[in-house]
Amino acid sequence: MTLLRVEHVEKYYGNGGNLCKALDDISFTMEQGEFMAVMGASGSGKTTLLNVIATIDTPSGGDIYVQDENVSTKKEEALAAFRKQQLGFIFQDLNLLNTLRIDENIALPLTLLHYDTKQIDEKVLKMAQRLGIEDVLLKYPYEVSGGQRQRCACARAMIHQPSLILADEPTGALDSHASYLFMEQLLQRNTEDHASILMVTHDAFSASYAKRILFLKDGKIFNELYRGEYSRSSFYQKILDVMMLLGGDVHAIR
Ligand SMILES: Nc1ncnc2c1ncn2[C@@H]1O[C@H](COP(=O)(O)OP(=O)(O)OP(=O)(O)O)[C@@H](O)[C@H]1O
Repeated sequence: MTLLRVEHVEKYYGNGGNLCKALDDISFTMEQGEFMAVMGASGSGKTTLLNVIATIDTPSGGDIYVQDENVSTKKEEALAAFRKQQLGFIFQDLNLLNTLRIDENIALPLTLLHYDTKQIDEKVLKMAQRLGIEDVLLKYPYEVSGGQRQRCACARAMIHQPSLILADEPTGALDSHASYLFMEQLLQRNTEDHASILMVTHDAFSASYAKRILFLKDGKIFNELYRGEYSRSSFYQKILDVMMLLGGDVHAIR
């Protein structure tokens, strides 16, 4: 079943001689349960694409459908409800609230959706156990490791079982071991819970966990790579090959 349809999406910044086409006629679809990555050099439009899908930013043209609903035409109130119910977010800087404990941070989407306290406690504990952070639930974000914070952000993005999880450079601030652990967790959520994930990354290692990769160049889709029957390490090599073709950013590969 198709979860996401992006149709001829454009995003311009500025005007006249200063016009920047951040997204230039982007179209693709994503199936329910897919794990997709978006790659491309700095400035190629990755975050802009994620932001227009997240309805944080509005496209200059084109349409975006999530489960056959056109989110590009929704009014602000409907958009807020859509974001709350249907989307989960993981950002590089995580956006954890330092004034809330880890359990309260994870519970936020459920609190916003008015779940009762007992349900929230049960769901938070279950999710924390699956991600191996049950021992730090009563600590504050600044009292736990970077990897534990990342897993907290992952738990918060998934706790309300959103239709689509959007991740922007989720391993950007992690060392290679923590990145590995985090990507294994994300993959498990995809394979075991059938979470649909769209992840922006510079990192070929993280991208090799996806089943399909869109490469952007100057706001357009430059290439698309499917993992198919490849092992993760062969897929990783393929990704490096496309990155070489794209030019730039190769230094960013671990
Ligand atoms: N608010 C804005 N105002 C003007 N131009 C913008 C704005 N946001 C992004 N851009 C421009 O749009 C283009 C795409 O930016 P975007 O942040 O989507 O790239 P990116 O691929 O995510 O880059 P990076 O990997 O460096 O985060 C860039 O040329 C950028 O300078």
